[in-house]
Amino acid sequence: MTQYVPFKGRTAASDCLGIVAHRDDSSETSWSENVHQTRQNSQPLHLPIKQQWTGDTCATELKLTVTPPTPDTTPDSEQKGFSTNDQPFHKKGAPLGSSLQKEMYCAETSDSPNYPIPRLIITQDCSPNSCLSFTSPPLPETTSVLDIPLSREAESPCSDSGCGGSPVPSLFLRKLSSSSGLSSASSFEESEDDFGGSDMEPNGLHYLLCSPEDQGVPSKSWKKLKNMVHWSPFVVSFKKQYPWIQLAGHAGNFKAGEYGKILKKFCESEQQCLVGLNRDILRPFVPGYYGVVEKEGENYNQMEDLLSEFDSPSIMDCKMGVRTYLEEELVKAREKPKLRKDMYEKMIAVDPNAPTEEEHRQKAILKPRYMQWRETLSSTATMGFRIEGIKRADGSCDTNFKKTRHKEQVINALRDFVDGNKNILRKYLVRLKELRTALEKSEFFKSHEVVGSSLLFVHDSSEQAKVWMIDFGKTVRLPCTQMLNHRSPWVEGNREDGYLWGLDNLINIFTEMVQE
Ligand SMILES: O=P(O)(O)O[C@H]1[C@H](O)[C@@H](OP(=O)(O)O)[C@H](OP(=O)(O)O)[C@@H](OP(=O)(O)O)[C@H]1O
Ligand SMILES: Nc1ncnc2c1ncn2[C@@H]1O[C@H](COP(=O)(O)OP(=O)(O)O)[C@@H](O)[C@H]1O
Repeated sequence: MTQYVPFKGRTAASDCLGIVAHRDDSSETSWSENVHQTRQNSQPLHLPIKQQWTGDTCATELKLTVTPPTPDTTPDSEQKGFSTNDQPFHKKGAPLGSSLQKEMYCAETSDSPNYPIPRLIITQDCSPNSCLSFTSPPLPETTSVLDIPLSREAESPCSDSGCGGSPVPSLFLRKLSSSSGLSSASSFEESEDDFGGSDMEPNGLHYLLCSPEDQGVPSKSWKKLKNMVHWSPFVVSFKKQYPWIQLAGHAGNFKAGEYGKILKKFCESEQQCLVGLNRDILRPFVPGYYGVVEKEGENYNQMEDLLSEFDSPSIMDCKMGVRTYLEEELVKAREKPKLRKDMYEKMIAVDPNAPTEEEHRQKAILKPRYMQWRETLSSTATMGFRIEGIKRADGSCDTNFKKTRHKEQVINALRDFVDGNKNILRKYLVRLKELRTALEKSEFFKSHEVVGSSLLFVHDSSEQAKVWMIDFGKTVRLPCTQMLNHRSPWVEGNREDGYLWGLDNLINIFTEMVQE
């Protein structure tokens, strides 16, 4: 079967409601001012997430009134909640040079409820440990195989979902990690002919495996075939017999590339990041980038498959940072709020009591609200990272970490991931410290807001263990004058992402585990 899962495709029923913002107390205090005041006057804010959305705790917070759209007079683009000014929000996978299309998933309510705009959550209750100094990895040559000009303009995140969201015919096909989304869609659709697509865990967890192993072919077989790629003229016909696993992220986003390479739906800002990172001191810690490839009329960024040097690898995806949405997304959500039914569904699948009364009534929520809820439910808000998914060597896979928040829970998950192997833990620790040293020196890192990016941990039975940075779809270049330290607490406007703070915490946890 060769079929795309439409990526952020629009449903016919997604016509939008016009939404007008007003203050519920006529105060002149803006949302961000309010947050800054809160920050100045007190310690980091740790309000229960639900409380922050009910409006009970903040007299000056903004409210939205949802009103029906003016029929037929609004230009289509506006009805869809975007204009040409929405440039920063690129659709993931949009063909090169295509006009932007902003899609959303809007609530179809016709009444006019008040809808609270999110107050910002400020968390970060412990300070990072001091950094250990390690020898930095060998500096890459600044030359690159690539010849793609780097824009000096602010980069555009690939997510269009900050405000518009991402409707799909099936809500459950999009996100591999969706707790309710047991997707059988392979993200390597094209390759299904070669090695089938997906698997589903009996415990409700799911993953995608694109290898003969997953169809009952013993692992030795693919290993043999893999070797043949190097040594035999027959290899070409077998090159797709290559195991590849997408542990998290959006379904339909990846395809098999050439041997040792994968294709990810084209996103211009991600491309710029990959190019920039491949010229930076961070080069050893990111996938190699091999330019844009066109397949069946779609453009893809071709990058190194980080699994290629491993045998039956164990894999873990850890999303870094204290914040998983861009500041731009908040601005958008304020200016053109879009109610997301899919996110409401995902929320109640995890906790039916999480939505406010208003949200239950609307059966929809705003994206920042959902993202903040996910952050506080997991260890993102309290530790600056969260586990998204783990695939073990035996093929079992777990993406059920939405409520993994406390240190002990994280440690248990990590212990299970490395199967108690301290050699592997030690290697990960060394690599994480090397990464931190490189990050602290990196020109790229200090000049970018890095949101939604993950660390991909990979090891195998030979005790080879490595970590790479992946997913730069929401990594945004800062204005020339601005720099981040990635450890300061975030307040809206400072664009801090807590990436290094999260890495510090991760390193501390690995250190503790090694010393156990
Ligand atoms: O993990 P769950 O709870 O399913 O929530 C997902 C993740 O946060 C995605 O981030 P990532 O891609 O880093 O995994 C995010 O994509 P964005 O990166 O586009 O923000 C999705 O937003 P939408 O794409 O708007 O649904 C959101 O629904
Ligand atoms: N270069 C890579 N090599 C191997 N696996 C990768 C690579 N990039 C991504 N993956 C796999 O795909 C998953 C999703 O990747 P990501 O870039 O986060 O996608 P999305 O932008 O859809 O969130 C990761 O968790 C990992 O399992």
